[in-house]
Amino acid sequence: MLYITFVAVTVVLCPVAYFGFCFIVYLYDAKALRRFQNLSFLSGLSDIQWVWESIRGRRYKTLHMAHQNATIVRVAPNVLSFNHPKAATAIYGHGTPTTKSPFYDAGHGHFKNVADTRDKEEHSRKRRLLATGYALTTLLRWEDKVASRINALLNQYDKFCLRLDVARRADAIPVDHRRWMDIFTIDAIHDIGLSANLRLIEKGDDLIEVQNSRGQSYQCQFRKSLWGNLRIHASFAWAPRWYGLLKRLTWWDSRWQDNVAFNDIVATACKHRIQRHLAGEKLDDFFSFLLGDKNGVPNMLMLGEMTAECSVMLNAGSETTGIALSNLLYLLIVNPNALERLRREVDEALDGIEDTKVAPFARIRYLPYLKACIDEGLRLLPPSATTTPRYTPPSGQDIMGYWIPGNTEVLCPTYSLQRNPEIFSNPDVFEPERWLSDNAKDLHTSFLPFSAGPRACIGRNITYMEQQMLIASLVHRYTFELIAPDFKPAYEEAVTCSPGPIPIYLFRRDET
Ligand code: HEM
Repeated sequence: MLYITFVAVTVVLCPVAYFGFCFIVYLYDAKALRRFQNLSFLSGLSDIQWVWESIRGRRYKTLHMAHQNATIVRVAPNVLSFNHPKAATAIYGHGTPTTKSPFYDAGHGHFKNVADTRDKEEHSRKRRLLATGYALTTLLRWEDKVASRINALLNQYDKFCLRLDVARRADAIPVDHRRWMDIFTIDAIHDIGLSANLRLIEKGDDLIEVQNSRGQSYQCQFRKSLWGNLRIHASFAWAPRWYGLLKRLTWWDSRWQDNVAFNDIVATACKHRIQRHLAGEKLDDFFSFLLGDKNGVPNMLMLGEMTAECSVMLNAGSETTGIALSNLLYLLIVNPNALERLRREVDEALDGIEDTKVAPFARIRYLPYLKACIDEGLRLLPPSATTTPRYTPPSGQDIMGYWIPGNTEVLCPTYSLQRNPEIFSNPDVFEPERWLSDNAKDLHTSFLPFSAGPRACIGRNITYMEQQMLIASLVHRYTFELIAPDFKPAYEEAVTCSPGPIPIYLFRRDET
């Protein structure tokens, strides 16, 4: 009885004591953050609301609604969100005094990768090391790798094609474009990054053989492992101090198993690549730049650091582009005028080539409307909708004329900024033409799909090449239909904001 009473009192008293303490801190308001609008009544008191929005996977939506009434929103006791281009420059721009926030510390082992490290010097060292590998001139050497994966994808898509003149629908099989875009990018980044030919596209599946830390082999699905890992991680990383405890309390959640599986995928891929190197194979891929510089001088990185860099490459290099490619084709299908204009531009560029199945990069690289469509897709549905938090320097920082004290977490929500009506006319409409207009240059200050400044995406050349080549090849070869005219993908946010299945019907243009 005594034991039950003790447990009951503790269960009641702990939350009361916690919120009582939070309320005192809120009233004391040492950082003067009470002047900003709250996301909800809880936001000034505790991280709970923000973590809850992350668990629900709709952080960007809730925040977007809050920003309809306020430019600055306090989303948690120590977190401010700014929906303004001036804030974007102050928070992310070159010369910013901000650093990455403790969000990036959550759940890490000994080695951090270029994306997660918060230390400016360590980041500069890593960025210098990786710069040549990610440079466009290097990437051009790997065009064949991308082309080979596009060719394999088109072979698969051909099998799904329907004939316009045949009665259909009841037994017609749609293609889940979303799933195939992930499989395409997973295959492509393994080849670009590690010279690994997984041939997942040919198999039509993302099942991979991996080894656990005890050397036992097992099979796991890349997409499920990565997504489960990202989903559970992003839910709790907004409360980094509580991350370890929350992980222990949710030990039963199978997504922690996905986290282990994704780490095994990366470690296995990295180990295979090193074995091939030790066997004397000369491979031309991103990993070769981790092993040594362009003159062949070894970098002498530890295995842990190389594995960490492979982890971000396989993660950021597949998920983000898979999302962008899925979103863009969906947006083109529901905007037939834009699709027609794009198709005319691509057809013209490919005119006169013998084999037009895979669009050669040199032919489509500078097509203005193709680039405008890609940018408009990234504006309207940015793969990274909110997750780029920064920390103000200990001495504090001026953001948009407000003095923000030191060690405050600050961010610009990409989704809201890129739909800010003061900057983008018809913000919710897909209008690639805006990127070809006279004021396009001004719009770029509020275009942050890759973030900005020293911590901006290092992989943007890769994603543009993949998107340009694949979208050009798709619109040139096929016409498309959604399974229902009013179909809309469902979105769920982890670190990225990912659409669910996008089932479409395909038709070969040369057969219609
Ligand atoms: C549409 C595609 C992509 C989008 C929207 C995107 C977006 C972003 C964003 C927003 C950041 C900043 C993250 C932060 O501040 O925490 C970032 C960083 C990064 N991205 Fe991407 N990315 C894309 C494709 C890629 C690809 C293809 C790769 C590599 C193969 C890649 C590798 C990286 C790396 C390594 C960083 C960390 C850079 C640093 O901190 O110096 N990304 N990306």
